[in-house]
Amino acid sequence: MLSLSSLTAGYDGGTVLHGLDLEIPEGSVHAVVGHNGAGKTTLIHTVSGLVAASSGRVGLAGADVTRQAAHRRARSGVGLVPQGRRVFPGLTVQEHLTLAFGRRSRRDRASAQWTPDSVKQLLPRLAERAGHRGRQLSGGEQQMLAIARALLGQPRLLLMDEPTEGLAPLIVQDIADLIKTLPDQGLTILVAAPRPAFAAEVAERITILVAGRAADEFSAKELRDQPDLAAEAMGHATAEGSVASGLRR
Ligand SMILES: Nc1ncnc2c1ncn2[C@@H]1O[C@H](COP(=O)(O)OP(=O)(O)OP(=O)(O)O)[C@@H](O)[C@H]1O
Repeated sequence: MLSLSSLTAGYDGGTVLHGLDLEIPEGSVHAVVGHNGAGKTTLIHTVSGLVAASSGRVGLAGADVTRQAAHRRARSGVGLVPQGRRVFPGLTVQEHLTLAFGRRSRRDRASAQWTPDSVKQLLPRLAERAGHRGRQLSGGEQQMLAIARALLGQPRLLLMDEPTEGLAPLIVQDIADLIKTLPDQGLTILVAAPRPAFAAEVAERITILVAGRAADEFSAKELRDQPDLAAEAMGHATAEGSVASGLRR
């Protein structure tokens, strides 16, 4: 579904992603784990089209979308749950959902998998809070609203940037449980997470990002059986100041 090859991207200040390769099969969850500043958000934004790739390729369901603008990628099925949730403080939950759904054409809406009603079924807490304004919601409720809003764009690939940031452990578990159900709804997911344990719970495969390079990739089972692997990959690669391939083997 998503295929990145030799992807390089950054800002005026310098290159952040250095020749990243990544394959995410349809219907799977892939996590990218890394310290602050490792380049997780830059990766997510380069896939969504918000940051331009300076070289390399972004492939989506077989099509080369590297030069496609963000709004066109969104229309082709790339959804983004941004870091920090970006909920409007003065709008109610229902207004957020109606607005997000209303951005689709009438024809799209008629055949939509996700509607304001179906996202409220998936996330009953939002149904209970439908009349509450963004500013009245807890962090977990805001996160659920951010996910619901992205689903209303009818994505095939959902990009989630640190969806558990600042949330209490019980809510983190709710978000993990939710993410695990999404592949059954036809979604492929790329999730950025600072914590390897969370990544190993929600994802089949986990890439360790260090200074914009894929330092290593593990299966969830490898990380669950040997939790130190991720910390080693993150720590060693940092200490060496570059990618250490084959660190764990
Ligand atoms: N808009 C920008 N302009 C210039 N540099 C940026 C911009 N956004 C991020 N950077 C730089 O790119 C590097 C990677 O940042 P990025 O936000 O991608 O990392 P991250 O892994 O998502 O970190 P965090 O966990 O703190 O969100 C950092 O050095 C950061 O300062």
